[in-house]
Amino acid sequence: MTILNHLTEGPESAPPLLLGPSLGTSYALWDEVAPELSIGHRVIRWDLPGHGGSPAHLISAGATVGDLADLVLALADSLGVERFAYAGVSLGGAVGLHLALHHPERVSSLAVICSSAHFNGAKPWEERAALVRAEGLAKLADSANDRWFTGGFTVPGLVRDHRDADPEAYAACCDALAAFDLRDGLAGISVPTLLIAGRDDPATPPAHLREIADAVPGSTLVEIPGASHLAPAQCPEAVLTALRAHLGGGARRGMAVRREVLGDAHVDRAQARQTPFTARFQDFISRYAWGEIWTDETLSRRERSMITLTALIAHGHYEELAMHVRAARRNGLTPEEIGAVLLQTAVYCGVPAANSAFATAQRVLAEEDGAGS
Ligand SMILES: O=C(O)CCC(=O)CC(=O)O
Repeated sequence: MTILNHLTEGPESAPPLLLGPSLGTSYALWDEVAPELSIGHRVIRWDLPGHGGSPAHLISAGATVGDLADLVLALADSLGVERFAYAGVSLGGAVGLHLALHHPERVSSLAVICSSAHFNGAKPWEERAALVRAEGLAKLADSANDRWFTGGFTVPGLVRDHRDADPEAYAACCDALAAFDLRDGLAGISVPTLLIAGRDDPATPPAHLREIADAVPGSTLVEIPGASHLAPAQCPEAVLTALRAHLGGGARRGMAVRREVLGDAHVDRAQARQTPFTARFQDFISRYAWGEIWTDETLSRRERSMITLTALIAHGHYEELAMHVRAARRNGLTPEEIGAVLLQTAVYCGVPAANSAFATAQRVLAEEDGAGS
């Protein structure tokens, strides 16, 4: 089966993030945003059928947003991606809403940008589809700047993509917009959801995003001043800031990993000791050390423990070492393996450092042994 044209960026082991485009554009819509997001994600941005590099035959007249969602799932399957974060603009956002409602097991989080749960009924899209089927896209592309951007802003490449899209595929996407109305399903969306509205978006004004925010439990709404319909192209920094905060979920995810590695008792004690003076530092640790580094699956937790033990010994942090000997046991290192790591530090960190480390580790392992017996 032919799949959607796409571009993959970022480490293969990072959490996958799929980015969907709007009608008439291509994955170049994400040019100013995707490279930044790919620092912490395996970003996969895709083209609509007949747009950018995707074959037009993937869609036909009378298509639905569900059909496009199936193509996105087929793309994810082809890349071995089971579960992914999703962000989409306009029609791409509608695809995200459909996925979150009908395939929640595949979607870890959703960001809906300059989009809607309905696109003002069927009529305008039926008319546009008929126009494009009759006359092609050149005339419509001439007005793209007014529909997509504010104040003389443009992205020539996106306007070119609009002009070059396949008219039949573009019209079929209009058919999908005409038939789309997910308002009744919004309350059933349970994945963490972010809505981003362009304050000056004539196609899907902020009221459309507000309607989704009011209905999707626990969702967040961000409104971007100065943005029209293609906010990621016109206001990439604002979109990035909102997406980073949404996707990071760093503190929450970090706290979960911190508990798995250090144990509930330790984390509860640290939390109880937290004061307004230390709160920002604790948050930093949870988000950065645990939410970004320890969650990165490039290295296993066993490997991360070995590295951490070595670094702590090298710097003489013996209190932290005790904590990380316990963590190393929780991450699956045997006492013999911990001993082998410490022995190696005698070579690279010095015998006195390893001497102190052996004393600390011996005490901790004996305590653990006592607690276990
Ligand atoms: O190009 C436009 O006029 C906006 C079309 C729209 O609202 C659907 C989309 O951008 O995907």
